[in-house]
Amino acid sequence: MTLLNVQNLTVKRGECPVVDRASFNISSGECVGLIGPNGAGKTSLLRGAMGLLPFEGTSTLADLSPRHRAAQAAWLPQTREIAWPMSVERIVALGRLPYLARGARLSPADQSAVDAALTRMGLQNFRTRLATALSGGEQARVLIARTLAQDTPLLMADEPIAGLDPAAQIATLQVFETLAQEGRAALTSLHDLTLAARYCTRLIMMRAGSIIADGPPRDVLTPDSLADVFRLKADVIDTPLGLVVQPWGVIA
Ligand SMILES: Nc1ncnc2c1ncn2[C@@H]1O[C@H](COP(=O)(O)OP(=O)(O)OP(=O)(O)O)[C@@H](O)[C@H]1O
Repeated sequence: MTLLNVQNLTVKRGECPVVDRASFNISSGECVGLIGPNGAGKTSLLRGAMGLLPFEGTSTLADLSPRHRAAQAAWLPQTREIAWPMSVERIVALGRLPYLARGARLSPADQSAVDAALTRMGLQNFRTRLATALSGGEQARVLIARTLAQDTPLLMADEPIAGLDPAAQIATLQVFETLAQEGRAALTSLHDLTLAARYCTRLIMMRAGSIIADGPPRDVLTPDSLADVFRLKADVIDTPLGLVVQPWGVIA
């Protein structure tokens, strides 16, 4: 089932298009990695597709009312700081807001979505801690848990594993992989190309605002594309666990 259809999406910052006529679909069962160098347009594409930036073209999510959109897709922005001095559990429970009548308390179903999200992100022991008193990586995990508590068919995340330790990076992408296996979908920007290859079923590669490749990791991540797009001298090594991208230099 198609969960997101984007056609000819153009996002301008000032006069300049920073996303130029991007088209793609996201279907249930997919974990899609959005890759590209700094400034390629990944954030602009994700925010445009969510309807959070003005755009030309079409996006099925941006057409929805805010409440319907929040029930269809959860959004994790790149900025991770938590400013509100609330408990971790209450921050994660904010993910249930799209389903609550004004002033209503969490139902047992809401509470189990919160509990499941805390468990998925390994935050059970942080439940009562003040979110503002956590480390940067811990706060990032809390905000990922909030998007999981939203329990949507689609999760869109902007660099969700930035600032996480290696184990938390893998655990987070395993959660996304599991969501896809459960019949949901994830679209996430990533800079770690080996993790992208290992946990994504498909990669969309951007350069200078355009989608220049879209397909299985093995087809998208090649020494040529890494040189052309990322200016990287890199080996792409096939291992029993998947592709490993080993950069060894920068093309001047
Ligand atoms: N508020 C803004 N005003 C003007 N230009 C902007 C603004 N935000 C981003 N840009 C420009 O838009 C282009 C795309 O930025 P975007 O943040 O979408 O890239 P990105 O691929 O997500 O980069 P990164 O990997 O560094 O997060 C860049 O050239 C950037 O300089």
